[in-house]
This record gives sequence, C-alpha cells and structure tokens, in this order.
Amino acid sequence: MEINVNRYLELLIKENEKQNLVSRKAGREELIGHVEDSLKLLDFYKIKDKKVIDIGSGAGFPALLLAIYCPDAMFTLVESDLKKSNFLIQAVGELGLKNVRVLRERAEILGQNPLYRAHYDICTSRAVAALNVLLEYGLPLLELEGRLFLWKGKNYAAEIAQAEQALTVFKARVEDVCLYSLLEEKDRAIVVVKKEAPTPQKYPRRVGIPAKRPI
Ligand SMILES: C[S@@+](CC[C@H](N)C(=O)[O-])C[C@H]1O[C@@H](n2cnc3c(N)ncnc32)[C@H](O)[C@@H]1O
Repeated sequence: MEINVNRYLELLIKENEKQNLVSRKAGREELIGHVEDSLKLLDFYKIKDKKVIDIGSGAGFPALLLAIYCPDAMFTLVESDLKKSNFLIQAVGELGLKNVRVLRERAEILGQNPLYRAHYDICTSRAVAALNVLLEYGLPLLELEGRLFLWKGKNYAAEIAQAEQALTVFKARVEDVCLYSLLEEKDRAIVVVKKEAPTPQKYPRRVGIPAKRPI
C-alpha cells in the first residue's frame, strides 16, 4: 500500500509541475498531509465491500487514497475538470487499481441519471462546496440509509447550522462528526450524514443551481 502511495505522490508531483492539479507551491510535506487527511476516515469507519462515489475528486483526495487502502470497496471518482480527470485516469492505470473508475461529469448530472441515482452506500467529498450544497450533490446518489462523509475544517459547526433547511428538505440527519487534528491544522472534521428518505425527484437541480441558490 505504502509503495502505491509513494508512486502516486511521485506521479502527482511530476504532473503538477506541468499542470496545476493542486497548488503549485504544495511540496511533498503538504501532499503527505492531504494523504493523511484522506485516510483519516478509516480510523472511524470500515468501508470494506461498499460502493463509494466521490464528488469533486480533484487530484485524488480522498478517494484515490481510500481506494489504495480498501481494495474490496468499489470507487467511482467524479471530477468535471478535464485535466484533473485525465490525471486520475492516468494514476489509476499506473497504479493498477482495479476498484476505481473515473467519470468526467458533474454531480448534478449523475444525480438525475438512473444508472447512478440511489446506487451508492457511501458518498465522500473534500474541499468541494458548503455542506448544504453537498447534500444536494450527494444524497440523490445514495441508497436509503447510505451515508455522506464530508471533510470539513474548523467551520464545520456553522456549516451544519446553515444546512438545517436542506437537512429537513432531504430528510437526512447529521449522525456523527469525527473530530481530529493534523499537524498543520488543528480542527478537522468528517461530518457524517445519513439518508433517511428517498430524495425528491426534482433534486439535484440543474448544473450550477445548487451552488448558486443553495437550499
Ligand atoms: C478544491 S478541489 C478539491 C479536490 C479534492 N477533493 C481535494 O480535496 O483536494 C474541488 C474540485 O471539485 C470539482 N467540482 C466542483 N463541483 C463539482 C461538481 N458539481 N461535479 C463534479 N466535480 C465538481 C472541481 O472541478 C475541483 O476539481
């Protein structure tokens, strides 16, 4: 596993010199911090045998790292940006990961596609949008009783409060908040939201609307 993480980091550092996949200034130390942050979920939850969808995968945090460590879970990485999704496809190929597929698509489109809607046990997302927006992206993709795992910083409590109306509309519940600290950042949280009812068919709304007019 560690070998694969090191290969992934080498690949990311090399490609990041050519194209901006993560902040250009991000050195190896900072990237290792992102790796640790991604893998933190496994200290709290087991995801063996689960169907996982990750929204806004970027250069691979958290889902590519989780996929390396959880070969028994199946991962769908959703990233709308062309160069980032191409990098993900390249990394999956070079690392020989058989449990990952990459989709260059918007979450709003997949949420209205019967092939993906209500199909996943788990949806992850890190550094993509505010919590109320992520509820609209993620909940339609989950099966009933599925869970969203949302990586957040020190503002997590304010984001939960801001999402009160969206939680009511979607009949979802904040079930847990996993708190931890990383070297650089003291207050990190993975907010766990449980889906308790089918999502009304009108959600997610059209591309861009959830972020522009959050519930
Ligand atoms: C700030 S980056 C974070 C990437 C990664 N999750 C991380 O933690 O480093 C946010 C990414 O989400 C993608 N994204 C934002 N909204 C999206 C949507 N609705 N559907 C798919 N991808 C989206 C963007 O293209 C961008 O690459």
